[in-house]
Amino acid sequence: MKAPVRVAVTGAAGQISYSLLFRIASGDMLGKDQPVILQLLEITPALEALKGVIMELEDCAFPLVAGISGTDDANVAFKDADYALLVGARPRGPGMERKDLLEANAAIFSAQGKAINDNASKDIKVLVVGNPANTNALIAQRNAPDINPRQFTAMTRLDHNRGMAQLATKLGKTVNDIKKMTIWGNHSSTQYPDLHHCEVDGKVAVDQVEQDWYEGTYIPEVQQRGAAIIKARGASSAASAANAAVDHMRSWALGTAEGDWVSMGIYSDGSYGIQEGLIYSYPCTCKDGDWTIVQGLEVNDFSRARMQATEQELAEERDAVSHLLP
Ligand SMILES: NC(=O)c1ccc[n+]([C@@H]2O[C@H](COP(=O)([O-])OP(=O)(O)OC[C@H]3O[C@@H](n4cnc5c(N)ncnc54)[C@H](O)[C@@H]3O)[C@@H](O)[C@H]2O)c1
Ligand SMILES: O=C(O)C[C@H](O)C(=O)O
Repeated sequence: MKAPVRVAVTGAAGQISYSLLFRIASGDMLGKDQPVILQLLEITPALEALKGVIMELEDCAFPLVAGISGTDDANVAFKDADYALLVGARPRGPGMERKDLLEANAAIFSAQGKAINDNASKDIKVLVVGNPANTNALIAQRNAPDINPRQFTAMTRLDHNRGMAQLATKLGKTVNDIKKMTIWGNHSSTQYPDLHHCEVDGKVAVDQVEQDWYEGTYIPEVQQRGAAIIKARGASSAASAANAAVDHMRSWALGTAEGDWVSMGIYSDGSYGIQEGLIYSYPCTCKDGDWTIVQGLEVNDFSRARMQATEQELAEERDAVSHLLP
Protein backbone atom coordinates (compact mmCIF):
# COMPACT_ATOMS: atom_id res chain seq x y z
CA MET A 1 0.00 0.00 0.00
CA LYS A 2 1.14 3.54 -0.78
CA ALA A 3 1.29 6.26 1.88
CA PRO A 4 -2.01 8.16 2.15
CA VAL A 5 -2.46 11.45 0.27
CA ARG A 6 -4.54 14.38 1.50
CA VAL A 7 -7.53 15.34 -0.64
CA ALA A 8 -9.36 18.57 0.20
CA VAL A 9 -12.90 19.00 -1.11
CA THR A 10 -14.92 22.20 -0.70
CA GLY A 11 -18.70 22.39 -0.81
CA ALA A 12 -18.58 18.95 0.73
CA ALA A 13 -22.22 18.92 1.80
CA GLY A 14 -23.47 19.99 -1.64
CA GLN A 15 -25.04 17.91 -4.39
CA ILE A 16 -21.90 17.28 -6.47
CA SER A 17 -19.95 16.21 -3.40
CA TYR A 18 -22.67 13.77 -2.44
CA SER A 19 -21.56 11.74 -5.44
CA LEU A 20 -17.92 12.85 -5.66
CA LEU A 21 -16.75 11.99 -2.15
CA PHE A 22 -17.86 8.38 -2.41
CA ARG A 23 -16.08 7.97 -5.76
CA ILE A 24 -12.84 9.42 -4.35
CA ALA A 25 -13.11 7.25 -1.24
CA SER A 26 -13.63 4.09 -3.28
CA GLY A 27 -10.43 4.67 -5.27
CA ASP A 28 -11.97 5.69 -8.59
CA MET A 29 -9.95 8.90 -8.72
CA LEU A 30 -6.43 8.02 -7.61
CA GLY A 31 -6.41 4.25 -7.93
CA LYS A 32 -7.35 1.25 -5.85
CA ASP A 33 -3.91 1.22 -4.23
CA GLN A 34 -3.94 4.83 -3.05
CA PRO A 35 -5.25 5.54 0.47
CA VAL A 36 -6.76 8.98 0.98
CA ILE A 37 -7.31 11.36 3.87
CA LEU A 38 -10.42 13.47 3.14
CA GLN A 39 -10.30 17.07 4.38
CA LEU A 40 -13.77 18.54 3.87
CA LEU A 41 -14.68 22.22 3.86
CA GLU A 42 -18.13 23.76 4.24
CA ILE A 43 -19.62 27.06 5.36
CA THR A 44 -20.61 27.16 9.05
CA PRO A 45 -24.39 26.71 8.53
CA ALA A 46 -23.76 23.54 6.52
CA LEU A 47 -21.52 21.86 9.10
CA GLU A 48 -24.39 19.79 10.51
CA ALA A 49 -25.24 18.49 7.02
CA LEU A 50 -21.53 17.78 6.48
CA LYS A 51 -21.54 15.75 9.69
CA GLY A 52 -24.22 13.55 8.15
CA VAL A 53 -22.18 13.07 4.96
CA ILE A 54 -19.14 12.10 7.02
CA MET A 55 -21.26 9.58 8.96
CA GLU A 56 -22.30 8.02 5.65
CA LEU A 57 -18.71 7.92 4.41
CA GLU A 58 -17.76 6.14 7.63
CA ASP A 59 -20.62 3.70 7.17
CA CYS A 60 -19.25 2.67 3.76
CA ALA A 61 -16.15 1.26 5.51
CA PHE A 62 -14.03 2.10 2.47
CA PRO A 63 -10.68 0.30 2.87
CA LEU A 64 -8.79 3.21 1.23
CA VAL A 65 -10.00 5.88 3.64
CA ALA A 66 -7.23 6.69 6.10
CA GLY A 67 -9.00 9.62 7.77
CA ILE A 68 -11.86 12.12 7.36
CA SER A 69 -12.19 15.59 8.82
CA GLY A 70 -14.77 18.35 8.36
CA THR A 71 -14.26 22.05 9.04
CA ASP A 72 -15.41 25.58 8.17
CA ASP A 73 -11.82 26.87 8.26
CA ALA A 74 -10.06 26.86 4.85
CA ASN A 75 -6.64 26.94 6.54
CA VAL A 76 -7.46 23.64 8.23
CA ALA A 77 -9.05 22.03 5.16
CA PHE A 78 -6.07 22.79 2.88
CA LYS A 79 -3.36 21.93 5.42
CA ASP A 80 -0.72 19.84 3.61
CA ALA A 81 -3.27 18.96 0.91
CA ASP A 82 -1.91 17.10 -2.13
CA TYR A 83 -5.13 17.51 -4.12
CA ALA A 84 -7.93 20.05 -3.87
CA LEU A 85 -11.30 19.94 -5.59
CA LEU A 86 -12.93 23.34 -5.28
CA VAL A 87 -16.61 22.57 -5.69
CA GLY A 88 -18.12 24.90 -3.09
CA ALA A 89 -19.90 27.76 -4.85
CA ARG A 90 -23.42 28.79 -5.73
CA PRO A 91 -24.89 27.00 -8.79
CA ARG A 92 -26.86 28.91 -11.45
CA GLY A 93 -30.61 28.64 -11.92
CA PRO A 94 -32.72 28.65 -15.10
CA GLY A 95 -32.07 31.56 -17.46
CA MET A 96 -28.67 32.45 -15.98
CA GLU A 97 -25.27 32.26 -17.69
CA ARG A 98 -22.46 30.83 -15.58
CA LYS A 99 -20.69 34.18 -15.60
CA ASP A 100 -23.69 35.69 -13.77
CA LEU A 101 -22.27 33.85 -10.75
CA LEU A 102 -18.99 35.71 -10.94
CA GLU A 103 -19.87 38.29 -8.32
CA ALA A 104 -21.41 35.78 -5.91
CA ASN A 105 -18.59 33.27 -6.16
CA ALA A 106 -15.40 35.19 -6.93
CA ALA A 107 -14.65 36.15 -3.33
CA ILE A 108 -14.68 32.47 -2.30
CA PHE A 109 -11.84 31.70 -4.70
CA SER A 110 -9.55 34.55 -3.70
CA ALA A 111 -9.81 33.50 -0.04
CA GLN A 112 -9.27 29.83 -0.92
CA GLY A 113 -6.34 30.64 -3.21
CA LYS A 114 -4.65 32.37 -0.28
CA ALA A 115 -5.42 29.50 2.07
CA ILE A 116 -3.98 27.01 -0.44
CA ASN A 117 -0.88 29.15 -0.85
CA ASP A 118 -0.29 29.33 2.90
CA ASN A 119 -1.16 25.79 3.89
CA ALA A 120 -1.13 23.22 1.09
CA SER A 121 1.67 21.10 -0.33
CA LYS A 122 3.61 23.14 -2.90
CA ASP A 123 2.93 20.32 -5.39
CA ILE A 124 -0.83 20.44 -4.85
CA LYS A 125 -3.05 19.68 -7.83
CA VAL A 126 -6.09 21.97 -7.81
CA LEU A 127 -9.26 21.43 -9.82
CA VAL A 128 -11.89 24.18 -9.82
CA VAL A 129 -15.43 22.94 -10.44
CA GLY A 130 -17.44 25.85 -8.99
CA ASN A 131 -18.69 28.23 -11.69
CA PRO A 132 -17.60 30.17 -13.59
CA ALA A 133 -14.88 27.55 -13.28
CA ASN A 134 -12.14 29.01 -15.52
CA THR A 135 -12.22 32.46 -14.01
CA ASN A 136 -12.57 31.13 -10.46
CA ALA A 137 -9.44 29.04 -11.14
CA LEU A 138 -7.68 32.18 -12.37
CA ILE A 139 -8.65 34.03 -9.18
CA ALA A 140 -7.41 31.18 -6.96
CA GLN A 141 -4.18 30.87 -8.96
CA ARG A 142 -3.37 34.58 -8.80
CA ASN A 143 -3.91 34.55 -5.04
CA ALA A 144 -1.41 31.72 -4.61
CA PRO A 145 1.87 33.29 -5.74
CA ASP A 146 4.05 30.58 -4.15
CA ILE A 147 2.49 27.77 -6.18
CA ASN A 148 3.28 27.02 -9.81
CA PRO A 149 0.35 28.31 -11.92
CA ARG A 150 0.33 24.97 -13.76
CA GLN A 151 -1.10 23.41 -10.59
CA PHE A 152 -4.42 25.31 -10.95
CA THR A 153 -6.89 23.83 -13.43
CA ALA A 154 -10.57 24.24 -14.32
CA MET A 155 -13.01 21.53 -15.29
CA THR A 156 -14.04 21.18 -18.92
CA ARG A 157 -13.99 17.38 -18.75
CA LEU A 158 -17.77 17.31 -18.42
CA ASP A 159 -18.02 19.15 -21.74
CA HIS A 160 -15.45 16.74 -23.21
CA ASN A 161 -17.50 13.74 -22.04
CA ARG A 162 -20.72 15.31 -23.33
CA GLY A 163 -19.07 15.94 -26.68
CA MET A 164 -18.01 12.30 -26.98
CA ALA A 165 -21.40 10.93 -25.90
CA GLN A 166 -23.36 13.07 -28.35
CA LEU A 167 -21.07 12.20 -31.23
CA ALA A 168 -21.28 8.50 -30.40
CA THR A 169 -25.08 8.65 -30.40
CA LYS A 170 -25.14 10.46 -33.75
CA LEU A 171 -22.90 7.89 -35.42
CA GLY A 172 -24.36 4.80 -33.74
CA LYS A 173 -21.06 4.17 -31.97
CA THR A 174 -19.92 4.03 -28.36
CA VAL A 175 -17.50 6.38 -26.64
CA ASN A 176 -14.90 3.61 -26.88
CA ASP A 177 -14.74 4.27 -30.63
CA ILE A 178 -13.92 7.95 -30.10
CA LYS A 179 -10.50 9.48 -29.48
CA LYS A 180 -8.97 12.96 -29.34
CA MET A 181 -12.06 14.97 -28.42
CA THR A 182 -11.18 18.63 -27.84
CA ILE A 183 -12.96 21.39 -25.96
CA TRP A 184 -11.30 24.78 -26.43
CA GLY A 185 -11.75 27.74 -24.12
CA ASN A 186 -14.29 28.52 -21.44
CA HIS A 187 -16.67 26.20 -19.58
CA SER A 188 -19.54 28.33 -20.86
CA SER A 189 -21.81 28.68 -23.85
CA THR A 190 -18.87 30.03 -25.90
CA GLN A 191 -16.81 26.84 -25.51
CA TYR A 192 -15.76 25.26 -28.81
CA PRO A 193 -16.11 21.48 -29.20
CA ASP A 194 -13.75 20.77 -32.10
CA LEU A 195 -14.29 17.69 -34.25
CA HIS A 196 -11.49 18.43 -36.75
CA HIS A 197 -8.93 16.38 -34.79
CA CYS A 198 -11.34 14.01 -33.12
CA GLU A 199 -11.27 10.45 -34.45
CA VAL A 200 -14.08 7.91 -34.73
CA ASP A 201 -12.78 4.46 -35.55
CA GLY A 202 -9.47 6.13 -36.44
CA LYS A 203 -11.01 8.47 -39.04
CA VAL A 204 -11.53 12.22 -38.72
CA ALA A 205 -14.87 12.88 -37.01
CA VAL A 206 -15.83 16.09 -38.81
CA ASP A 207 -15.75 14.21 -42.14
CA GLN A 208 -18.28 11.69 -40.82
CA VAL A 209 -21.04 14.19 -39.98
CA GLU A 210 -22.89 16.82 -42.03
CA GLN A 211 -21.50 20.35 -41.60
CA ASP A 212 -25.04 21.62 -40.88
CA TRP A 213 -25.45 19.19 -38.02
CA TYR A 214 -21.99 20.01 -36.64
CA GLU A 215 -22.58 23.76 -36.72
CA GLY A 216 -26.32 23.97 -36.10
CA THR A 217 -26.97 21.10 -33.69
CA TYR A 218 -23.84 19.57 -32.19
CA ILE A 219 -21.88 22.68 -31.19
CA PRO A 220 -24.88 24.48 -29.60
CA GLU A 221 -26.11 21.32 -27.85
CA VAL A 222 -22.74 20.65 -26.24
CA GLN A 223 -22.47 24.34 -25.31
CA GLN A 224 -25.99 24.37 -23.81
CA ARG A 225 -26.07 20.94 -22.20
CA GLY A 226 -25.67 22.32 -18.67
CA ALA A 227 -28.69 24.59 -19.16
CA ALA A 228 -30.73 21.70 -20.64
CA ILE A 229 -30.03 19.64 -17.52
CA ILE A 230 -31.04 22.50 -15.22
CA LYS A 231 -34.30 22.82 -17.18
CA ALA A 232 -35.05 19.10 -17.05
CA ARG A 233 -33.85 18.30 -13.54
CA GLY A 234 -34.59 21.57 -11.79
CA ALA A 235 -31.01 21.52 -10.50
CA SER A 236 -27.62 21.60 -12.13
CA SER A 237 -25.74 18.47 -13.11
CA ALA A 238 -24.31 16.64 -10.12
CA ALA A 239 -23.40 12.97 -10.67
CA SER A 240 -22.04 13.67 -14.16
CA ALA A 241 -20.08 16.66 -12.83
CA ALA A 242 -18.63 14.50 -10.06
CA ASN A 243 -17.75 11.83 -12.61
CA ALA A 244 -15.95 14.41 -14.76
CA ALA A 245 -14.00 15.67 -11.74
CA VAL A 246 -12.90 12.11 -11.00
CA ASP A 247 -11.89 11.67 -14.66
CA HIS A 248 -9.96 14.96 -14.73
CA MET A 249 -7.94 14.21 -11.60
CA ARG A 250 -7.32 10.60 -12.57
CA SER A 251 -5.97 11.59 -15.98
CA TRP A 252 -3.76 14.27 -14.43
CA ALA A 253 -2.42 12.04 -11.64
CA LEU A 254 -2.23 8.70 -13.41
CA GLY A 255 -1.79 9.73 -17.07
CA THR A 256 -3.72 9.68 -20.35
CA ALA A 257 -3.92 6.67 -22.67
CA GLU A 258 -1.44 6.33 -25.51
CA GLY A 259 -2.87 7.85 -28.70
CA ASP A 260 -5.53 9.87 -26.92
CA TRP A 261 -5.88 13.14 -25.04
CA VAL A 262 -8.27 14.95 -22.70
CA SER A 263 -9.56 18.53 -22.34
CA MET A 264 -8.42 20.55 -19.34
CA GLY A 265 -8.76 24.21 -18.40
CA ILE A 266 -5.16 25.17 -17.77
CA TYR A 267 -2.85 28.13 -17.48
CA SER A 268 -2.27 29.33 -21.03
CA ASP A 269 1.35 29.67 -22.09
CA GLY A 270 0.28 31.44 -25.28
CA SER A 271 -0.12 28.22 -27.29
CA TYR A 272 -2.39 28.56 -30.35
CA GLY A 273 -2.21 32.35 -30.03
CA ILE A 274 -4.31 32.44 -26.84
CA GLN A 275 -3.41 35.17 -24.33
CA GLU A 276 -0.91 33.93 -21.80
CA GLY A 277 -2.21 33.57 -18.25
CA LEU A 278 -5.87 32.87 -19.02
CA ILE A 279 -7.25 29.57 -17.76
CA TYR A 280 -8.24 28.18 -21.16
CA SER A 281 -9.29 24.65 -22.08
CA TYR A 282 -6.79 22.88 -24.33
CA PRO A 283 -6.26 19.32 -25.52
CA CYS A 284 -3.70 17.84 -23.11
CA THR A 285 -1.80 14.66 -22.55
CA CYS A 286 -0.74 13.77 -19.02
CA LYS A 287 2.22 11.78 -17.77
CA ASP A 288 3.99 11.47 -14.40
CA GLY A 289 1.50 13.84 -12.76
CA ASP A 290 2.06 16.63 -15.26
CA TRP A 291 0.12 17.91 -18.29
CA THR A 292 1.36 18.97 -21.72
CA ILE A 293 -0.66 20.90 -24.32
CA VAL A 294 -1.01 18.95 -27.57
CA GLN A 295 0.90 21.06 -30.08
CA GLY A 296 0.85 21.38 -33.85
CA LEU A 297 -2.86 20.89 -34.54
CA GLU A 298 -3.98 22.65 -37.66
CA VAL A 299 -6.49 25.42 -36.96
CA ASN A 300 -8.72 26.49 -39.88
CA ASP A 301 -10.69 29.76 -40.07
CA PHE A 302 -13.85 28.12 -38.71
CA SER A 303 -12.01 26.93 -35.60
CA ARG A 304 -9.91 30.06 -35.19
CA ALA A 305 -13.01 32.30 -34.98
CA ARG A 306 -14.55 30.10 -32.30
CA MET A 307 -11.32 29.74 -30.32
CA GLN A 308 -10.99 33.52 -30.29
CA ALA A 309 -14.63 34.15 -29.29
CA THR A 310 -14.25 31.99 -26.17
CA GLU A 311 -10.84 33.58 -25.45
CA GLN A 312 -12.49 37.01 -25.68
CA GLU A 313 -15.12 36.00 -23.12
CA LEU A 314 -12.43 34.77 -20.73
CA ALA A 315 -10.53 38.05 -21.10
CA GLU A 316 -13.73 39.95 -20.26
CA GLU A 317 -14.36 37.78 -17.20
CA ARG A 318 -10.78 38.36 -16.09
CA ASP A 319 -11.17 42.12 -16.48
CA ALA A 320 -14.43 42.06 -14.50
CA VAL A 321 -12.62 40.57 -11.47
CA SER A 322 -9.39 42.54 -11.80
CA HIS A 323 -9.84 43.83 -8.21
CA LEU A 324 -9.39 40.22 -7.01
CA LEU A 325 -6.25 39.55 -9.07
CA PRO A 326 -3.10 40.64 -7.22
N1 LIG B 1 -17.31 22.88 -14.18
C1 LIG B 1 -18.37 22.12 -14.34
O1 LIG B 1 -18.47 21.37 -15.31
C2 LIG B 1 -19.51 22.13 -13.34
C3 LIG B 1 -20.52 21.15 -13.44
C4 LIG B 1 -21.57 21.16 -12.52
C5 LIG B 1 -21.64 22.14 -11.53
N2 LIG B 1 -20.65 23.07 -11.46
C6 LIG B 1 -20.66 24.10 -10.40
O2 LIG B 1 -20.25 23.49 -9.16
C7 LIG B 1 -20.72 24.29 -8.07
C8 LIG B 1 -21.35 23.41 -7.00
O3 LIG B 1 -22.52 22.80 -7.50
P1 LIG B 1 -23.48 21.94 -6.56
O4 LIG B 1 -24.58 21.47 -7.43
O5 LIG B 1 -22.72 20.94 -5.75
O6 LIG B 1 -24.03 23.10 -5.62
P2 LIG B 1 -24.69 22.97 -4.16
O7 LIG B 1 -25.33 24.28 -3.87
O8 LIG B 1 -25.49 21.71 -4.03
O9 LIG B 1 -23.41 22.79 -3.23
C9 LIG B 1 -22.48 23.79 -3.06
C10 LIG B 1 -21.98 23.68 -1.64
O10 LIG B 1 -20.92 24.61 -1.49
C11 LIG B 1 -20.99 25.13 -0.19
N3 LIG B 1 -20.22 26.37 -0.13
C12 LIG B 1 -20.60 27.61 -0.47
N4 LIG B 1 -19.63 28.50 -0.22
C13 LIG B 1 -18.60 27.79 0.27
C14 LIG B 1 -17.30 28.14 0.75
N5 LIG B 1 -16.89 29.41 0.76
N6 LIG B 1 -16.50 27.16 1.20
C15 LIG B 1 -16.92 25.89 1.21
N7 LIG B 1 -18.14 25.50 0.81
C16 LIG B 1 -18.96 26.43 0.34
C17 LIG B 1 -22.49 25.28 0.06
O11 LIG B 1 -22.78 25.36 1.46
C18 LIG B 1 -23.03 24.02 -0.58
O12 LIG B 1 -23.14 22.95 0.34
C19 LIG B 1 -21.67 25.30 -8.70
O13 LIG B 1 -20.99 26.54 -8.85
C20 LIG B 1 -22.00 24.71 -10.04
O14 LIG B 1 -22.39 25.68 -10.98
C21 LIG B 1 -19.60 23.08 -12.33
O1 LIG C 1 -24.54 24.46 -16.35
C1 LIG C 1 -24.32 24.67 -15.16
O2 LIG C 1 -24.53 25.74 -14.61
C2 LIG C 1 -23.75 23.55 -14.33
C3 LIG C 1 -22.54 22.98 -14.95
O3 LIG C 1 -21.59 23.95 -15.24
C4 LIG C 1 -22.84 22.12 -16.16
O4 LIG C 1 -22.21 22.30 -17.20
O5 LIG C 1 -23.69 21.21 -16.05
